[in-house]
Amino acid sequence: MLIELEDLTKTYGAVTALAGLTLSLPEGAVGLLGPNGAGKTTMIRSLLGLVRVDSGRGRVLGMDIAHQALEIRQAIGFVPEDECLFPAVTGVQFVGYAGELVGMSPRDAIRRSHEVLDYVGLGEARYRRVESYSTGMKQRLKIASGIVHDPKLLILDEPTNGMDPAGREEILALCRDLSRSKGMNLLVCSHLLPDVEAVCEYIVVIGRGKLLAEGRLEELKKPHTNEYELRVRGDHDRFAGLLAGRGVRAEAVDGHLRVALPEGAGVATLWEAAEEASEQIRLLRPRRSTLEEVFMQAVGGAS
Ligand SMILES: Nc1ncnc2c1ncn2[C@@H]1O[C@H](COP(=O)(O)OP(=O)(O)OP(=O)(O)O)[C@@H](O)[C@H]1O
Repeated sequence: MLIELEDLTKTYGAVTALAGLTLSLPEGAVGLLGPNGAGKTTMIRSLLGLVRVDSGRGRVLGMDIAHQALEIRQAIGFVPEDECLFPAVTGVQFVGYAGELVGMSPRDAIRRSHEVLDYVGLGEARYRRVESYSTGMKQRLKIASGIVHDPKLLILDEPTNGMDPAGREEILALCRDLSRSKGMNLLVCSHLLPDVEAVCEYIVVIGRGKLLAEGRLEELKKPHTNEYELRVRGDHDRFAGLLAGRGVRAEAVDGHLRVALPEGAGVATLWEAAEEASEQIRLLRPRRSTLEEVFMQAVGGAS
């Protein structure tokens, strides 16, 4: 198991940030979701040994969060949301310092700094001062710092915040490569559900300091009875009109039609409508919940 938490509780005065959080996350790329104030940051900080929990137990990569905080920090990389860069150093120095902070010798840290800067695509900017980097470059620099010691687990807090679409796609591609090609475990905390979906195969949703839902993304996205996704060769609006005549609700969503058959009807209704309209069905599959629906259902169930 990547992370196991049992009845973890943390209060800040009158505020309960973690309220008996129990979960068990497998290795791989895990998305950590939850509304504002759910306790995500507190959970991450307790994994890193940066906050002392009031009660409960936790293990990260088999190590005890109460007694092995230092070992855990050496085995984990952390990419925080805030900028956390100090000026007047070059990229290669910055990543080198990060390596020394987790116990690497200065010589090894600099050697690895060059390697990881090449890997994240900052090879040419390595001797530039970090304050001159763009937002996307700063984000890649933070990732380079987080992986300088080749951690078994990389925790990323809102990794695409404030980025333009191209920069965001680059960061997501980097995360996917770390997970799929390098075999690094990831815990990705993000409010952007499409980003989580682009990287993670396992999801955990927390709210008010408690577990609300967890599971493999494909299993959480359940098929809806009698609802399908459909694409035709011709005009979707025209076909939706035809379906409406047969009592089938259809709405255009992301380049396809989302259809809901009336009680008792089968997919034959769709094929008949297509034949009548001399239309070709190019795609027909059961509709599954989106991650947004999974999230809203989990969060809604808590209130
Ligand atoms: N140092 C602190 N002192 C007092 N209250 C805190 C502190 N840190 C967090 N809290 C409170 O604990 C609760 C959980 O906060 P936390 O930051 O862990 O949630 P989060 O899920 O990360 O939220 P967000 O998505 O808004 O970052 C919130 O009510 C927050 O106000």
